[in-house]
Amino acid sequence: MKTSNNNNNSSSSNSNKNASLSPTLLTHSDASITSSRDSQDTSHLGGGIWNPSYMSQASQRPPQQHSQPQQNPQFSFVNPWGEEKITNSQQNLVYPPQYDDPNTNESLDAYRRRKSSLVVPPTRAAAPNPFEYDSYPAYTNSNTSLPANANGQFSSAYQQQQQQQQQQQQQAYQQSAIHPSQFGSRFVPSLYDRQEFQRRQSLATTNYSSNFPSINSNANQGTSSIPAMSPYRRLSAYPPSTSPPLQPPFKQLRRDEVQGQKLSIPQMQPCNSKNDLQPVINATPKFRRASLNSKTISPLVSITKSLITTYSLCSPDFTYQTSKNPKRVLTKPSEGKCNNGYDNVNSDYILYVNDVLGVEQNRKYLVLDILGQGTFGQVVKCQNLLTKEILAVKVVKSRTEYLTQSITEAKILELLNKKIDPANEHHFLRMHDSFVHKNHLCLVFELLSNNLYELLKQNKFHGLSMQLIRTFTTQILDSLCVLKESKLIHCDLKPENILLFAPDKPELKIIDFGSSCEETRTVYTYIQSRFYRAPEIILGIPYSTSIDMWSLGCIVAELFLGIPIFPGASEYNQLTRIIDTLGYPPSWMIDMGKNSGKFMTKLAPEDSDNSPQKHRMKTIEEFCREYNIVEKPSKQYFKWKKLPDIIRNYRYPKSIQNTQELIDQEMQNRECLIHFLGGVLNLNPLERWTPQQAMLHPFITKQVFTGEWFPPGSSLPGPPRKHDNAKGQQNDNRSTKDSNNDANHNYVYNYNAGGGGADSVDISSIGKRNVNLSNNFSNDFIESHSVQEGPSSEFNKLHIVEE
Ligand SMILES: Nc1ncnc2c1ncn2[C@@H]1O[C@H](COP(=O)(O)OP(=O)(O)OP(=O)(O)O)[C@@H](O)[C@H]1O
Repeated sequence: MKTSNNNNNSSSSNSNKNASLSPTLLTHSDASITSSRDSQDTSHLGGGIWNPSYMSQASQRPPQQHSQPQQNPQFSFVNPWGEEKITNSQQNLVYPPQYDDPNTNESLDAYRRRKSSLVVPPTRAAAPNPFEYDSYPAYTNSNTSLPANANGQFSSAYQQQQQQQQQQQQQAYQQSAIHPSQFGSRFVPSLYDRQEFQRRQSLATTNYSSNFPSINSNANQGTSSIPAMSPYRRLSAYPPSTSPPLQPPFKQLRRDEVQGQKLSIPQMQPCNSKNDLQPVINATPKFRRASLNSKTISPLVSITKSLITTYSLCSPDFTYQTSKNPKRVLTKPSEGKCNNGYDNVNSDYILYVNDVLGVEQNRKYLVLDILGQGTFGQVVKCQNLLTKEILAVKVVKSRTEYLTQSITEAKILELLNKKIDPANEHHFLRMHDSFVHKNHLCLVFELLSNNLYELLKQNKFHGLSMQLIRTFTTQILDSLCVLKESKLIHCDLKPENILLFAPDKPELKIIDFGSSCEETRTVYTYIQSRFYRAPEIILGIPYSTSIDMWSLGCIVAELFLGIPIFPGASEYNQLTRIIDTLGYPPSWMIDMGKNSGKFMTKLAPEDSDNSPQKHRMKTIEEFCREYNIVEKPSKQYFKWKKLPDIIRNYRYPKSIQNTQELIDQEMQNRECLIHFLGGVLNLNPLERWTPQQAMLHPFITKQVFTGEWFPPGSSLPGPPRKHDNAKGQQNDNRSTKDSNNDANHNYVYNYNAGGGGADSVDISSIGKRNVNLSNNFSNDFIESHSVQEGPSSEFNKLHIVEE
């Protein structure tokens, strides 16, 4: 369906979909797509998985802050497993803020990775068993009695012990490079080597705000009281303990001592010989996290797949129901304005994640995410609640004009899927179901991957490799052959409407038949997205399936160049660009076009005498003055103006830049592509190649290209026959000379011309189609056009949407 500026919409909403085609196939700058994809993935993980909310404050900290230890930490790592069990008696701790080893230049990323319990470094200690946590005596010395009494006050023995600890701490500091402040107020000298320290730090720690008075200070004052509640949610599943608060390093030590056995912690070993590669299988550590059925599970699983179980283990109060998840709104704007508040101001249904579309038992679709947004509605990723199949559902706007047109789309897809291509061989989107939900027609499609615009975007708008362009073009031509045989016109072919079937396969599907029509019912005159709009549509003459071939030419050029070849900012600008690149359309088209007078003016007789042209484009000043509008000057995207020059001078892929042989091969391919585009981007729709003809071109068949090629059934270059101008001559009072001029225009194609006048590079004559066929076609045009002209007012409105 038609869009104006939906690139952003569709692309952004689809940014989570990855195209992972083979880099060698993909691109002129092969590496870029991979790297951009990687970087995208990384950021995605960083935001969604690797940086969960309980780490977010830490992640916001600017890198330089890591280089200095902090006494009053602003950033907290709230451990969801309750390893640092938060009991009332523990909450006054000023925990060590963050570990920073001043002797290393560790990057922020590396720091976060190491701190994250998701990435398990080889030297990481086994996680503590939370079940055993409270059953042990409370301090590093197993003989130590409970330091706090029932009122939460600390015994004098405990205070003495603390003072001793502080003295030991001072001594250790004198022997160590690391300042004890990094560990908090207490520490044990034996723990004070760097490796040990690092290992311990792999245990998640909980930092508390300095607003909470430290238990130390309370102890020193001898006025310890029950600490205030933690600002964090209590995650521990275990009964509150009267144990004294312990810092993580002590905790580990305590466990080791209490167990009476040292934990065997895998260490990095130098690998000097083959024998060193023998795997050492360590016994499953005792303190592995458990699942609900008491099996041990890895830390990774416990915080990913089994997160809900993990939370449940941590807190018996924890409950989780999908239905209670906050619903993320997918539609913008999201204020309910129409349809009893179900729709926004644009008549789009306001969609939320976890909404269910449809009511019938086997037709309920759970909304998962948005895939794209277009003129006609929104496309969302859904799951069929019964079959569990993941699909794409197009939720059409509730306005009548969109509904009517979408019914046409559904009918055409049904025809294609059931009658024309039942075996699913010709790259048409498959439609599974359709139903109405809250006054919105919902069309259920197979779920596809990225569209070609997104693929180019991922490739940083560099062109794709010749091989991939050929693969894609062949598939699109195959679809167009079938459409032509069925006398159907797609009417909105563009990269956004060509989707990869899967992210890792160069297989395409054509979507969006919402503007499609039968060739005998070309009711609407204002169709196709502007960049891909055929000249006959711009000029306003009858059209046929050949408008899809024009769009195909524009798409193929874009796949090569990475950006649209005719990125017109307005219809006037669009036509200007086409003419600058390919030359003028034949006079009969201009004479016949309803809109020609808007953009063109007749040449004065004295000028036209020496020129093959009878018309010229109005200058931008003339156009603006006449229509009282402001047209910006055409922005030049390519250094060269003519199509062959643009293609020939496009930069080489990096991979071939230093190899002459590969450059020669590339140039041969480019000449072949130029010739192919010449036949497809013929301004004259009657001479433009059909998909069947284009399929036989050496660019597609990979036959050796000799510099000349004519499709079977076409006439060889030569003087035009009179009926070449077809029905255009009905209204054409041109002299024989005019015809000859047209003839020159059409037939003089100087293949090797490198940027002379418009005529010398006019490629409109390459491989002329069978003339009789063209003639009949033209008759068909005129008849259907004259009968069916006069679009409904509804669709007039619809068309205004685009420009
Ligand atoms: N089956 C599908 N699988 C995955 N994504 C899809 C599917 N169908 C559509 N999309 C995405 O949704 C976007 C819009 O779809 P579509 O073109 O059908 O809507 P539209 O309203 O007709 O758009 P337009 O404005 O182009 O007419 C597409 O560009 C594509 O990115």
